[in-house]
Amino acid sequence: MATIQERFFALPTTAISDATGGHTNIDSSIKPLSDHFKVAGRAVTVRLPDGENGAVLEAISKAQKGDILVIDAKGNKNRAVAGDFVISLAKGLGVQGFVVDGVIRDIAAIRKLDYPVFSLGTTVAAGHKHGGGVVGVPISVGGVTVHPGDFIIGDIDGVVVVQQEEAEQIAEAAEAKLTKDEAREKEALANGEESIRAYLAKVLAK
Ligand SMILES: O=C([O-])CC(=O)C(=O)O
Ligand SMILES: [Mg+2]
Repeated sequence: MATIQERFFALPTTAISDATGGHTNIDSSIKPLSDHFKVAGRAVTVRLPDGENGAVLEAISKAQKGDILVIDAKGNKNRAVAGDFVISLAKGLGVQGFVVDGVIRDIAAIRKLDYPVFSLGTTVAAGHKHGGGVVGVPISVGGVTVHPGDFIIGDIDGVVVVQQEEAEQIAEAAEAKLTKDEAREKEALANGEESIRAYLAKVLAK
């Protein structure tokens, strides 16, 4: 029997968005650093003061293997929340990925690490380390509220959030939608132009 995390990992974010109604999709300005990245896991949340990144280390130390660090950097694009060193620490402890409402740096090295990061982009400057920041509180990332323990699913299409209380129901609805979409595709594309026309005629007759 697959765990809920394995079920979310097997689903495209688009099917999950269809199941949630799209209300908890993180803003599309937060994009994967590489096209092939796929993550599904529980959120460890971090809220940073503007331009700071010290609390990211605390979050890494508190995360369980497979967790995803979700970082509210208030959309700051001038100071990186992490570079390749911080990412290496997270990777070494089994943290699955980062979702950042802010930017990162040391991109060439992070690409070599092949570590899934979703962010607003990149910059050259490191974050300040004056202190402050909170780990494990509800945060806002890309216009969506994320609670600690919520499921985060990300791929090339974007990042979606599923509240943990709704996880089972959303996984089931997304699986059903995927099955339905696959059947639709099979029917429409079974036999070239003939099946495409038959499919369109059926839909347009409704
Ligand atoms: O030190 C920092 O704040 C960011 C950085 O460059 C790294 O993690 O490699
Ligand atoms: Mg660095």
